[in-house]
Amino acid sequence: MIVWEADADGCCTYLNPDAAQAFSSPRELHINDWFSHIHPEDAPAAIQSILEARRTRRQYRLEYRISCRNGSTRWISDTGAPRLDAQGKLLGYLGTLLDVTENHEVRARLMRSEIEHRLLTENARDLISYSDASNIYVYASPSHKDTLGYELHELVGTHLYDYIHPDDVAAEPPGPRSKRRGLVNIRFRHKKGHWVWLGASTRTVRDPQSGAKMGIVAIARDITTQLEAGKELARREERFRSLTTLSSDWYWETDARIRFSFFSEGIYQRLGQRTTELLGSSFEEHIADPKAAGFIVCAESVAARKPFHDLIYPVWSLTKPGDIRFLRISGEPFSEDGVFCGYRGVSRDVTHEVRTANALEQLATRDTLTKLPNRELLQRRLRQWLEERRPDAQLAVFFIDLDNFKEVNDSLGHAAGDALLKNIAARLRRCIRPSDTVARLGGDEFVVLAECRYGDTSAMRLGEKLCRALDPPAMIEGHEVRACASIGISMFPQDGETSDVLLQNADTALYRAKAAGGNCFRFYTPDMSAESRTRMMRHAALRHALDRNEFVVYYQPRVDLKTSRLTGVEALLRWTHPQLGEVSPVDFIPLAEESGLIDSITDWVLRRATQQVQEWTLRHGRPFTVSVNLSARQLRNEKILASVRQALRASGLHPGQLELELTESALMEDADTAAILLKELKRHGLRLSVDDFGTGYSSLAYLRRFPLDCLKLDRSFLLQNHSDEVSPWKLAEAVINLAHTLGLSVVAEGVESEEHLAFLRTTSCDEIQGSCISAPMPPEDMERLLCSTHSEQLLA
Ligand SMILES: Nc1nc2c(ncn2[C@@H]2O[C@@H]3COP(=O)(O)O[C@H]4[C@@H](O)[C@H](n5cnc6c(=O)[nH]c(N)nc65)O[C@@H]4COP(=O)(O)O[C@H]3[C@H]2O)c(=O)[nH]1
Repeated sequence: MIVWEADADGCCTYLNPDAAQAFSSPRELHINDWFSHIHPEDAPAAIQSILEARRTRRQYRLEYRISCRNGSTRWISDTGAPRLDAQGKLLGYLGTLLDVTENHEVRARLMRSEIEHRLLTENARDLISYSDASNIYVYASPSHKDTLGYELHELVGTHLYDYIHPDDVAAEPPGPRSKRRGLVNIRFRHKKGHWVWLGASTRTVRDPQSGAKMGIVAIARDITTQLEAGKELARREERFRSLTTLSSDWYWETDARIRFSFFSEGIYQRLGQRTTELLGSSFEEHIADPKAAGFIVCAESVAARKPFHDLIYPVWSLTKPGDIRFLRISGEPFSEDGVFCGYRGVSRDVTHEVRTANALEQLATRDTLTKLPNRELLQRRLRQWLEERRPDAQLAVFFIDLDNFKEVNDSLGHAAGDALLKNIAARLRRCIRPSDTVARLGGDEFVVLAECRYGDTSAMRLGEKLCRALDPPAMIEGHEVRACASIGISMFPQDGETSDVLLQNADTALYRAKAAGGNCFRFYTPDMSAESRTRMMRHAALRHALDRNEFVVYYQPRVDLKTSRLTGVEALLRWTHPQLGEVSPVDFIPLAEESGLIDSITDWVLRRATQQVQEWTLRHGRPFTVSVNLSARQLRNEKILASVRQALRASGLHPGQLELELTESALMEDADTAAILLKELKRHGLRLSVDDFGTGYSSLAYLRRFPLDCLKLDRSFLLQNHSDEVSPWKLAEAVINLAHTLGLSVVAEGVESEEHLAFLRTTSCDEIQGSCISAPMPPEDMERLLCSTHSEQLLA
């Protein structure tokens, strides 16, 4: 501290020794020199105050800054008191200068701190309060208004406990000597009356000397939403727990490496697998079929960090080794703060549902006998192939039909037929690749779909392979059965681009293969379509012809060449369809044979013809024969025996009046079976004739093994030009003679002209039939002929 004295003019007259360092000599100092040291910012006010005090002879006490020689600034407390003489005249001033720089800085810091605290408490969202030792509010931050509705003045002076829920008062933490910060959740009454949950942190302020409680500082925060959220979370967890306990699903989570990190309890109940055994494992470790669509989609979704839903996932059972269980799984990725954490989802054991669905699917899409895909599945696969095909892919559709399945079925019975079909299915399966399809459409129809890398060439190879595979006979119930097949082939893309067209065209080609004699394959060609359309329409129409009475039996007389008398009639079927008109038997009989309708048609012709001829016999008293044509396939089973017996019984016609005409080729096709059947028919007293003789390659001698009565010489003998080098007429004559030596009577067919007649008269031919007598005629015309006297002498 510097003590100074100055005279009335302001010149320094005394300085204490401490001031010696600051000022060289007091006498040199004048008050104006001192003024020059005052900081420019403080100088005007300080100088004015000092001069004013001197003028009015008053004391003064000022604080201001001075600039030191070393450039620093110091705060000075300057006090001055006037010295007056007895008359009150100013003698001078006595004063002190004190360096108060440090005090000043402390004060400034304090002020700053106070401002900061005020700013903090007044702007904080937290509730800051101070209550005294008796819990009376002394201070409450403005945030109390927003959160609790109270103004500061409403709280100050009131008791803290007036606002706290009675049940929570006990929670108010600090004990008498506690210095700890207490954290409590309490309910505080809002000004409007409702309770607000506060999370409060309190601190008891104590007298540093006595330790007596001085008050409580509290910082609190509205935690109502937080508590509600916490409760909601607990409720949700409880709900989730009951859900996973009660439902058939279980919940799972994986870590970021897609390894299971959590399972809800349900998995143990549903799968009998301890979750601990599964923790840390990955999806792949459990998959039972890596080709399963569910697994592939799951793996792709996980790789792309995408969700997946309701995938059927086959897994190995941990409890039953080798057993496969099916799970339905859904999952989605989850992340925290934008960082992928793993997948979570639900699963359910759907083994039972999947197995039931598979069984139903099997039933709906598989042929029960051969277990091959049925028509439905075949079409689905074909459509799928067409949708998913590569741009340059080629496909062959093989339509396969067994050539003699019906005979096997008819002669050996259904069980044998079924065994044969199974045998065929197995052979076809062996011919194809796993990616190809072999299906059974029903009956003896099979279809093979095969991708053909080299188009027709590959298809031809497979066609040959299929024929070769089906050719060897199968042993069915001790019988050697040969079930060769006809195959029609259509190719994608050239023969059609839809499944229906490809199948239809393969079917069309199949008929060509059949027409070519079977046991072969044919590729579809566009010209087949028109032909097949007509055939298909006729097929359908033929099926209804019997029910709709569209058939009529015509009769063509046979006449004894020597006596000119009627010896018999040939029954010839006529079909008139309302739209198609008259259809020739040459066209519809092969259709009837193919479709198997021939048996019922022949049955009808036999009944109608025997009844008609019996009627005529009884009415006109002149018995004559009626000959009915049989198809080749009718010689391969015994159905015809029953039909014949039935017709004779129903009509009452004498068996000797019924003749069955069999073509030469039919007899040769399966000669052994035919011989047995013909012997049986002969045993019933029927007449048997061989029709169209001369068109086949059989020798007369060969025919001796059949019990035949009559030989019908094919009309081509007469219709060909007899001026040729080897005249057919000459041949006919030789045949007639030979037939006679074998004990067969001879009927010449197609006798059209007088010339034919004249020639035949030169031979020993027995009977004639042809337009020179009469074309085949309806029963009414035949009736008229029988009634006329002319019938006695049919040849001029
Ligand atoms: N050019 C010429 N032809 C003559 C003459 N006289 C008769 N015809 C015809 O020659 C065919 C004789 O019958 P098919 O050889 O048994 O040949 C028959 C027979 O194989 C078959 N057919 C007819 N009806 C039946 C039937 O009910 N069952 C079976 N399985 N086949 C039948 O259809 C074939 C054709 O029968 P249709 O058209 O009625 O033809 C008949 C008949 O109309 C003639 O002087 N000149």
